[in-house]
Amino acid sequence: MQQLLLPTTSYPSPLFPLKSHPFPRKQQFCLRDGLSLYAPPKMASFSGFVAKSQMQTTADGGDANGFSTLMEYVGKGGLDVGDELVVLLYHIQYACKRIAALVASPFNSALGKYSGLSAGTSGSGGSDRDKPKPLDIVANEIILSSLRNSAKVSVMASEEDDAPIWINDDGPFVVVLDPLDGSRNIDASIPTGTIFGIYKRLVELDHLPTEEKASLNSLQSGTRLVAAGYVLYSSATILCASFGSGTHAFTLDHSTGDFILTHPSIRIPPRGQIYSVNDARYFDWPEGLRQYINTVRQGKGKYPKKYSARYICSLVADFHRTLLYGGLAMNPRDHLRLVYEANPLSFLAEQAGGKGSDGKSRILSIQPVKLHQRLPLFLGSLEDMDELESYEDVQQKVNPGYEV
Ligand SMILES: O=P(O)(O)OC[C@H]1O[C@](O)(COP(=O)(O)O)[C@@H](O)[C@@H]1O
Repeated sequence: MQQLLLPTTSYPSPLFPLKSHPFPRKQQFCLRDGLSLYAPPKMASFSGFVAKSQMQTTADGGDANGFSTLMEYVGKGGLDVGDELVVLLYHIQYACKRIAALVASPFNSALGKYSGLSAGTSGSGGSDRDKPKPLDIVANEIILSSLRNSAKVSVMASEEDDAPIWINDDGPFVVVLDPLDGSRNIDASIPTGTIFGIYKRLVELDHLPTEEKASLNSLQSGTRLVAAGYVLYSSATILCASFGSGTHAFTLDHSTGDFILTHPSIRIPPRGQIYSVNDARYFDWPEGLRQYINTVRQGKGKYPKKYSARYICSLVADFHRTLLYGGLAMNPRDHLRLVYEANPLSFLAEQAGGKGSDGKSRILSIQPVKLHQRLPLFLGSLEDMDELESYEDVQQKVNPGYEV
């Protein structure tokens, strides 16, 4: 039987030698085709509850307490997303647990100083503000090494790299990602996140030169996403994902290292009472957006409630709240990236009954033409999004490149 070992990569910085696995070593479990991974140890994860691996499985993959781990949920007893995707997810969630430990590390403020890592050039060729920080670079390396170890990825396109990286000719998947969104917030311990999208490799492009096929595979339309997700690094570490049948969130149980299903089949309420936007930009907004915000904050919109403002300025955190509470999360200027941010989050929004738009068109239907393409992004509750779009003029054209 072929056996997959746990990823063995270590942080590129000598500050973070990975002497031992940060989470308990896992027991082995088998996938349908004889591949194997390491399954969670059969132990109570917290008082009063046990993960599904300890439980009698019911026909629908549930258990008496309703708890299951991410790996169980996507495996053949649950959603059954396919063995190859299960293996890839295993490696992605492992990388994200390492990033969760990294962002919480007492040493990360010294990372640039002692590791030789300095802020690099922006993959998107943008302003100083967009240049990757040492933590962005380390997070990118952690994910790249996990994707390599998975042997399931042909190409990785990251917001932090100028060009996509070809990994493995036979890898069935293409992964697009923003390894650490909101990293400017880390010094103040404000939540950050990883965003990822997974496509199938376009086998019809296999004959092309590497650079060309890497780029074309990464520029697939969002309608072709096989799966997408984010990991929120906050008071809890949450992995939220969709495989095309609903949006589901899993919370990291630090005692076992497992992501436990805590929010199955999330539905964004059709209306929320929260709008999330950087409204210091009010005077650069177009008339339609100003009118919309002025209307809902006074409770004069179609939903006769006075809306509240919430803006963390960390996309994953603002989106996660919107997914759970409803309302809108937006960035009306050309700032967020179609490939790495807008497409994966729109996929999750739609799978939860919400909407992702650039203010005029459905995000998932926009064909990317450039890897680092930026656009206005509006995400949220169906009825709130429809009302916002009815104001038509909501895309901010003035984009001076703000310093903070
Ligand atoms: O300055 P703005 O327009 O409020 O943008 C804030 C947004 O930019 C981000 O920080 C992403 O930008 P970066 O990819 O440059 O880090 C999001 O997390 C946040 O939602």
